[in-house]
Amino acid sequence: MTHFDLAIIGTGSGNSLVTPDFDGKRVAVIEEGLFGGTCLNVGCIPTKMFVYAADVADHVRDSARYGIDATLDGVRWPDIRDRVFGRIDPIAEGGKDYRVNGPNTTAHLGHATFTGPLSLEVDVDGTKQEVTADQIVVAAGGHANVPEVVQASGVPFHTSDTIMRIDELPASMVIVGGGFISAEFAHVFSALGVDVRIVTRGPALLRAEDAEISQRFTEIAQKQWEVHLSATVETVKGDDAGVTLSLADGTTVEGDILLVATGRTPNTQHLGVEKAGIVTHSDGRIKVDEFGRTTAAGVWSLGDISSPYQLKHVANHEARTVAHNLVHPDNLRANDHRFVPAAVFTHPQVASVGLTEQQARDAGHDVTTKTQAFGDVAYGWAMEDTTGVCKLVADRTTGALLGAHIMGPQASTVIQPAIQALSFGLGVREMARGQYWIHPALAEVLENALLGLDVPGQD
Ligand SMILES: Cc1cc2nc3c(=O)[nH]c(=O)nc-3n(C[C@H](O)[C@H](O)[C@H](O)COP(=O)(O)OP(=O)(O)OC[C@H]3O[C@@H](n4cnc5c(N)ncnc54)[C@H](O)[C@@H]3O)c2cc1C
Ligand SMILES: NC(=O)c1ccc[n+]([C@@H]2O[C@H](COP(=O)([O-])OP(=O)(O)OC[C@H]3O[C@@H](n4cnc5c(N)ncnc54)[C@H](O)[C@@H]3O)[C@@H](O)[C@H]2O)c1
Repeated sequence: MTHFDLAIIGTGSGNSLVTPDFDGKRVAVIEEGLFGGTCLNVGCIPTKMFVYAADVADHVRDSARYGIDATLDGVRWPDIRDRVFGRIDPIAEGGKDYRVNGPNTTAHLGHATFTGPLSLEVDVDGTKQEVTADQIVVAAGGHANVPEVVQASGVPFHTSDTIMRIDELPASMVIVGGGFISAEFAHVFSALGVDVRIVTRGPALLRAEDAEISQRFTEIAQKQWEVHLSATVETVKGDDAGVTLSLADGTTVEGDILLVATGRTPNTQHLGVEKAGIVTHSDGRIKVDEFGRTTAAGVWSLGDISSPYQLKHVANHEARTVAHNLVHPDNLRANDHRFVPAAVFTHPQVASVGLTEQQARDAGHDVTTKTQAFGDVAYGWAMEDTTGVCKLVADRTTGALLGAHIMGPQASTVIQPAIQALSFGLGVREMARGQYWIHPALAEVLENALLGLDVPGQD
């Protein structure tokens, strides 16, 4: 039995909890998989490196619109893949080495299970290591859901964990799911020349977005990819040479490989949470209060395993909160989940923050909206953009900005002033008139949308 001041399960955002406050103290870092967690190894970072390559391929294809004649001569998948992992894998290895050999941490490279309050057993290649600690942080993330119909079929399939490391590009790919991961990989693989077929059970793609954005995105997606909406997969057949999905409406969808992107589930299933007195929500997430405390004394949780948001910037925020609270028990900080933004790095990009129009109506606001086209502003003309829009939702009576929903080039960056305005309580008028907007930058689409809102003081 080894006792620690702090034990951390999971090295994603959990890895950042080893702050200078723990210098000279004993910290156990427990990791069963890739060191550095999802974002670094199989999530945000590699996907966006692939997205960048995909964007470059699209730019080459589109260049004639600007009077530049260029042809896409080829796509070297192994080089694209190896650029990504040649960069990432050494970072993960270095991070592991630092925890194994660095100061004041002991790395336990295996699966942790609670055996009781503040006590764990870590299975390292069949050897059981007992770990107890004054405080434990559960930052064990989540994993990809795989629908029963796929699992039971025995047909080979990929998830986001494996698809980025395939040996060669297939001619075609079936993606089950219509959310973030589906939209991002559909863009990546189609831009690199793969024929993409999406099968999703919802009536539109990106359904968590404002309905107008989801609808507009779905229409664009249907021009880029084969999209099967409101689909129920009844059977999955195939082997390494190809897959065939039969849908309830009689349609069959074929492809060389299958990618499953149907949501992610918190990793509480094999964690023994009940033995530690840790209560979970019905969806498997660990229950935490605003300070990150679980229902078990001395046990904290953060990130995908407990958060209502499966996003890296939220996991990082919660890690900063917990890092502070671990060493300041009399001065606890609360997580701030008021205005959590998100972006989908697909084609075109989609970004959002705050209330959708429907949520604002449901909350009883006197709702006014403005949808401004990227093509209405000078930089949008420069780009020859025809589909980008910036939709703002505001309260007509108070002039408060309630939400921003952007689809178009660099939406993930263009939205940032709206995130700032919501976070710091800037109203529409203050935001539009109280600062300069650089001309003729793309952000003018946000400025013009603000100016177009029907709120007090716009004249
Ligand atoms: C394909 C993909 C793309 C994404 N892109 C973005 C993006 O662009 N932007 C964004 O904000 N978010 C993105 N996300 C979400 C983001 O990656 C996650 O929200 C974030 O990484 C969660 O961090 P975490 O620290 O909570 O968990 P993780 O990073 O998942 O870390 C948990 C760690 O715990 C380990 N573990 C689990 N159980 C145990 C156990 N019992 N014992 C020992 N170790 C255990 C796991 O091996 C893992 O390494 C993406 C996710 C995916 C899958
Ligand atoms: N850019 C980013 O920030 C980013 C990128 C990737 C992932 N993520 C995070 O990871 C999470 C998981 O991503 P995701 O795309 O797997 O989940 P998601 O919740 O975004 O989408 C899941 C999709 O699968 C569909 N679906 C579910 N079960 C199905 C079934 N049996 N048959 C057909 N369709 C089915 C749903 O209707 C939905 O369209 C996201 O919610 C997000 O929080 C973030």
